[in-house]
Amino acid sequence: MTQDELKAAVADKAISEIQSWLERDTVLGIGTGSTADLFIDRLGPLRDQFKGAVASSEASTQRLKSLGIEVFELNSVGTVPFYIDGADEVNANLQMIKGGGAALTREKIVAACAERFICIADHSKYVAQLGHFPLPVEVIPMARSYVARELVALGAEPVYRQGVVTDNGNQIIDCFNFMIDDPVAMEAKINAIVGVVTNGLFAARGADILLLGKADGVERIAL
Ligand SMILES: O=C[C@H](O)[C@H](O)[C@H](O)COP(=O)(O)O
Repeated sequence: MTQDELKAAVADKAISEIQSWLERDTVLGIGTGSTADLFIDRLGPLRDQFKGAVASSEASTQRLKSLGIEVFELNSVGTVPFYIDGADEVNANLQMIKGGGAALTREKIVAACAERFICIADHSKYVAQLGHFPLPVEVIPMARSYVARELVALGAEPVYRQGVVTDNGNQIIDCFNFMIDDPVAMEAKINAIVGVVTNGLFAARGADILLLGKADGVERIAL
C-alpha cells in the first residue's frame, strides 16, 4: 500500500471510531495536514449527523466550509468530544511531534479542549524516540534570534523556516538533530523560553487513541 492509501485507511477508521457518537449538537475538533484533510473529506457526507467543527487552521476551516460543514470559534464551544489529527511522529506513549505544516499552536489549543485526541497516522510516523523529525517551535518574530540561541543551549540545531508565517502571524524555527529523551520535560523547557508561543511536542497532553496505518491493516492503540 502507498503512504496515501495508508492515510486514507486511517481516515476511514477514524470515521468508524466516532460515527456512533455523533449527535445533532456534536462539535468536532479537526486538525491540519494531508491526513486530516482525508478525514475532513469523509466528514462531508455525514454533515447532517452533527453540528459542526472547530478547526486548527485556516486551511482546514476552508476545507470544512467547502463541504458545507459549519465552523465554530473555539471560544463559543468550550470543549469538544473528539480532536482528530495527524502527526509528524508518534511514540508508544502516544506522545507526538506536530507542526510540520506550521499549525502546531492552534492544534495544541483545540487538543487541550478535547475529551479524546485521536491521532491518525501511517506507520512511517511511528518511532521509538521522538526527534528524527525536526521539532517545530512557533516564535514571536522579534524573539527569533534570542530563541534560536536558547535552543542551541538545549542541544538543538535551530533553522528558521524561511517564508512561513503561521495563522497567528508568527514564525517557525525547526530544531534539527535533536533527539528527545524526556518529551514532557523538554516540552515544558522550550515553552518556558521567552518569545516561544509553543513547541510541537504534544507530550504533556498526547493522544488517547492512535489509529496506525500498516500494510496488514489499521492498528488501534489506546492508552
Ligand atoms: O502543522 C501540521 C500538523 O501538525 C500536521 O498534523 C502534521 O504535520 C502531519 O501532517 P500530515 O498528515 O500531512 O503528515
